[in-house]
Amino acid sequence: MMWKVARFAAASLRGSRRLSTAIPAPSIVHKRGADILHDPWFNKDTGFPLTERDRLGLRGLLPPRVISFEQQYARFMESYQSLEKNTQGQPDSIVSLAKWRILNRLHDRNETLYYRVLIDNIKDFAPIIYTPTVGLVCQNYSGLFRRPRGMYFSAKDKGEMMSMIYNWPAQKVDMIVITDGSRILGLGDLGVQGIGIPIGKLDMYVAAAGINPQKILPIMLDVGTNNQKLLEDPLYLGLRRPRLEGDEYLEIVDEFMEAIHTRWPKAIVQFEDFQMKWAFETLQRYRKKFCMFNDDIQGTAGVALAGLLGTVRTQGRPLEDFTKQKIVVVGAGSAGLGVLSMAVQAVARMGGNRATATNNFFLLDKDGLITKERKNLDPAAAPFARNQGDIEGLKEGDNLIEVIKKVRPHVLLGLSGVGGIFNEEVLKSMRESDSPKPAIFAMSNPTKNAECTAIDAFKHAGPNIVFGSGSPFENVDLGNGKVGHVNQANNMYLFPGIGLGALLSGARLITDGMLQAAAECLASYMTDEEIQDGILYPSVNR
Ligand SMILES: NC(=O)c1ccc[n+]([C@@H]2O[C@H](COP(=O)([O-])OP(=O)(O)OC[C@H]3O[C@@H](n4cnc5c(N)ncnc54)[C@H](O)[C@@H]3O)[C@@H](O)[C@H]2O)c1
Ligand SMILES: O=C(O)C[C@H](O)C(=O)O
Ligand SMILES: [Mg+2]
Repeated sequence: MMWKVARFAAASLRGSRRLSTAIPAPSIVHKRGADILHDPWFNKDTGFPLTERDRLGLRGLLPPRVISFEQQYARFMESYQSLEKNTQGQPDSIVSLAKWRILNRLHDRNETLYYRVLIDNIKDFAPIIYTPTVGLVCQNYSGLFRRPRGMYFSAKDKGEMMSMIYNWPAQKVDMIVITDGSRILGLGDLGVQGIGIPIGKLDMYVAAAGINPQKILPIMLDVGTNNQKLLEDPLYLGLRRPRLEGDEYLEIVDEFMEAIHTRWPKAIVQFEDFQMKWAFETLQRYRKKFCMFNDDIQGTAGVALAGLLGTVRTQGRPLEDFTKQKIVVVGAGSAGLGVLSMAVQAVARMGGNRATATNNFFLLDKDGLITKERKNLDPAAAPFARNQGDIEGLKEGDNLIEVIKKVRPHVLLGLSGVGGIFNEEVLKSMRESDSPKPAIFAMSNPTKNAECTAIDAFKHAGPNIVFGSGSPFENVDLGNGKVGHVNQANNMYLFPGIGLGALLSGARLITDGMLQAAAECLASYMTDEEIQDGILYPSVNR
C-alpha cells in the first residue's frame, strides 16, 4: 500500500496561538480519493491544491477551481449571516436549531474549517454548540440524527468493551467526556440523546484550550432511560429499557473505565450530567485511580467560587472576608453540594476554621431549608444541615423567602434546575441583604431553567446587584447610561483549563488542590476596575 503524508487539519489551525501548545506535527493520512473527502478530519473540500489532488487520488473528484481556506471561511460566514437574516422574526428555537444544523453540517464535513470559525466566533457560536441550544438539540436528537459522533457503549455491550474501544479510528485520545444522559442540564433524563453534551463540551476543549480535535472522544454510556416519553417513541435511538441500577450499573461503568485506560492509559475523563447519586459515587470510585473529574460537581464549584471571591471584591472587602459571607444555595444536588464543599475548602485555605466554615452557608432543596431535623437527611447534604434556631426563627423546611428574610444573605445562588423560582418576591427580599452589592447567581441551564432572568434580577433586586447566570443573557440597560452586567457563571470557564493543565503536566490524578488553584486563578484574572463594574469573569472571547 502507498502511504501518503499530508499536512492537513492541523496546519490551518496552527496559526492560532491557543492551539499551538497542543497540536503536534502533521497528521499522517492513510486514505486516498473519495475516502478523504468523506473524512471530516482530513477533508479540505474545494481547498485541496492541485498537487495534493494528484498525490491523494483526488483529481476529477472535485470541481476544478481551488478555493482558498479564507474564501471557504468567508463563504460559510456569509451563509450563516444570510440564515440569520432570513430567519428574523421566527421563534428562537427554530432559529437556533437552524444555526446548529448549519454548524453541525460543517463539523461533519470539514473539521478544520469548523474549528476555525468556532474559535474566531466563539462568543456568537457558544450559545449554539453549548448551552442553551445544545439542550434543545439533545431533546430532539433522535429526529436530528444524521451521522454518529463519538462512541456509544450500551448495557448490551457488557463484556465487549475492551475490544470495542479499538474500533475508534484515532491512535491516541487525550480527552474524553462521558455522560449516561441521566441529568442533561435541567432537562432530566434524556437517555442516549444526551450525547450532545459531551460533543459540545469537547468543542469547548478545542476552541478554548486548543486540544487537538483528533484526540477528543465524546462518549455515551447508554444504560437505558426512565423517560417514559422516550421509551414510547418509536424513533428513539437508545436502548428501550429502564435504567440499570445498583451493581449492574457500576459493572458497566467499571468495564468502560478499564477499557478506556487499557487503550489510552493517560486519557483524562470528564464525567458530565450524571444524576446525583452516580455523580458522587463514580467520582469517589475513580478519582484516586484514574485521571478524571466530575465537571458538574467540581468544575461548577470552581467557577462558582471564582464568582463568590469576585463578589467579595465588589463589596470593597479583602478576599479573606469570604469567610464572613452569608451564602444561600438553592438546590442540594451534585452542583449545589459541590459548590458548598469547595467553599468550605476555600475558607480553610484562607485560615478560617473548617469546623465552623459552614456556619454562614444555608442549603435548600425542593423541601425547603435543610436542617438536622430533616427526615431521611441525605448524607451528602448532612454537613450543610443547619441546627434549628441557629438564626432566630430559622427552622426545618423554611421556604426561600423565609430564609432570605431571616438570613439577609450576601449571596443567593441557584442550582435547582427550576426555572423562575427566584420570583419577584424572592428577588425583592434580596434588597434587605446585608451586602451593599447583593449577588444573585441563577446558574441552572438551559435558559428556561434559570432561576430568574437578568432583567428581572436587576428590576426587582435593584440596580446595585451583581448577577451571574449559567446560560447567556444580554446585559441589562439600567438607564442613565448604566449597564447591569451579566456574567456567565458556567463551568466552561474551568473545565477546558483543567483538562489542558492535567494533560500538559502529565498529572496522574486531579486533586482538590488543583481545582482550588484553578478557581483562584480564574478569579485573579479580573482587574479591580472590572470588578467594580460587576464583571466577575473574563469575556468569552478572552
Ligand atoms: N452553571 C453551571 O455551570 C452549572 C453546572 C452544573 C449544573 N448546572 C445546573 O444546575 C442544575 C442542577 O444540577 P444538579 O446536577 O445539581 O442537579 P440535581 O438533580 O443533582 O439537583 C437538583 C437539586 O435541586 C433541588 N430542587 C428541585 N426543585 C427545587 C425547588 N423548587 N426549590 C429548591 N430546590 C429544588 C432538588 O431537591 C435537588 O437537590 C441544572 O439545571 C444544571 O443545568 C449549572
Ligand atoms: O453544560 C453546561 O452548560 C453547564 C453544566 O455542566 C450543566 O450541567 O448545566
Ligand atoms: Mg453539566
